[in-house]
Amino acid sequence: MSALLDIKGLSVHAGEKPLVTELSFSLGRGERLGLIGESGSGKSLSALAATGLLALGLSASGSVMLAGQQVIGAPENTLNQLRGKAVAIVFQEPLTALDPLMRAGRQVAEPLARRARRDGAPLSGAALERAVIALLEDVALPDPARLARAYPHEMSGGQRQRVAIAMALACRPDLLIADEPTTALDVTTQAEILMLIDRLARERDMALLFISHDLPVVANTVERVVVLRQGVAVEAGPVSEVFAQPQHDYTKSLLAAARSFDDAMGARP
Ligand SMILES: Nc1ncnc2c1ncn2[C@@H]1O[C@H](COP(=O)(O)OP(=O)(O)OP(=O)(O)O)[C@@H](O)[C@H]1O
Repeated sequence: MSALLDIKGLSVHAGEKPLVTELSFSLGRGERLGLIGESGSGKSLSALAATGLLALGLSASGSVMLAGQQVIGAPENTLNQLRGKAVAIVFQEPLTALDPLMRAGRQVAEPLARRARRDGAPLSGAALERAVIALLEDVALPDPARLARAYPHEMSGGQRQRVAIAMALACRPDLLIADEPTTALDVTTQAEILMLIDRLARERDMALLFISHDLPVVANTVERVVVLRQGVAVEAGPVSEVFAQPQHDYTKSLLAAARSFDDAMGARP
């Protein structure tokens, strides 16, 4: 069976400067892959290139097949179709995804209605409202009927991230890309959001591309990892093997740094 996301020889440049070099990996339906590496290693750019969202001034080459469509060089309407259906992204900072001037419920209603139209079963009025509340319940937002009427600034960071996740789910994507989805949150909320993403991906059989510099988080969330360093994949494999027996010095140093942080925090004997 063909992969849901199949990246071959992806390179990203800013002018002459290489930012991602010859990256290749693939992800099947329902699979979970972690992209790890320190800040600036090219994780976000790889995800943006995979969805055709690179900023102006950046260019991508190679091949990115997403749900059987070539992303690189694809016209905007093809990319919009893919983004509304095959893939959705949750970013580190939920305010990136949310409109500050729109109530949460309406922000979720828009992608829900769009997806329903595409599926030939349009939703509106009370039925759309019920679907919004059901989705907000699904992301475990407390008191969804009240928060549906709230503006982003009236919610906590964790609540905003739940709304952003609900918006992503509204498209019913085959692939969810989570780009450091918990980095901006406090530790307790981080754990809740991780469990939420984990549960939703399983329940909906979504593939997950999970981007993080936090190795313990990745270890608990995905099956395979790709380790990026300065835009180059230096190591890849099942998470248990890569973490237990890292082959590359860079992976070893990332793991050592995570362990010494744990030690400093008293998390280990
Ligand atoms: N629009 C841009 N123009 C030029 N360089 C860029 C642009 N966007 C990102 N970069 C550079 O590309 C490199 C990779 O950035 P990227 O955001 O992918 O890193 P990352 O691994 O996701 O890091 P972080 O965890 O900090 O988000 C960085 O050196 C960054 O400065």
